[in-house]
Amino acid sequence: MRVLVTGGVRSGKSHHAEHLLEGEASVTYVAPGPDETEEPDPDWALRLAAHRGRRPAHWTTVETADVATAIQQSAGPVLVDCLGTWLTRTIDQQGLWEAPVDEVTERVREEITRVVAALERDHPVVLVTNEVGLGVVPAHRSGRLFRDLLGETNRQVAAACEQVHLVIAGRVLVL
Ligand SMILES: Nc1nc2c(ncn2[C@@H]2O[C@H](COP(=O)(O)OP(=O)(O)OP(=O)(O)O)[C@@H](O)[C@H]2O)c(=O)[nH]1
Repeated sequence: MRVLVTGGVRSGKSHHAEHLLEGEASVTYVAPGPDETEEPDPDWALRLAAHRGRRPAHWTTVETADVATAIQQSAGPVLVDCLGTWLTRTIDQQGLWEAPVDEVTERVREEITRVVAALERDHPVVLVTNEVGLGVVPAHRSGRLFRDLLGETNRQVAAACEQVHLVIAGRVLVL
């Protein structure tokens, strides 16, 4: 079973995603975002601490932007939280924020293809993402690029999943 969980900030999407894997004997939690040494911001450290504190002790955390490889190398169920940070780090690591849009789009599409291919497996995968395209057009190029590419990421990953759940204000809508 593959499930994509989407929603806004603090919508409860991470809680919901974790709940979906409750009861699984071993879960690999893939965190594509920076840890507190890479992102020395007290607010980020608090967020990470809250997440780590509520994860079952028997879950294994893998901190990497290479989500495709992390999924492939995990023997059991996987939770990826989240594709928004994955996208940011993918663009960061390849130094693509200033590259022509066509080039960024092509490189990100290659990475999306790798992630989608990794979803072909026998164990469950739950992926969390963000719904960022419901507001106004961002004023900055980087915001527009992120919004467009995350929309594309979500659509392609959703196409490879059996279920997509939209979380708003803690309520879950199965799409
Ligand atoms: N590097 C790293 N990141 C983590 C770890 N645990 C959680 N995170 C990240 O923390 C972020 C979640 O931050 P939150 O502020 O709770 O997210 P939110 O979107 O505001 O809230 P929800 O809608 O409830 O998910 C995600 O990007 C996770 O990947 C960890 O152990 N290491």
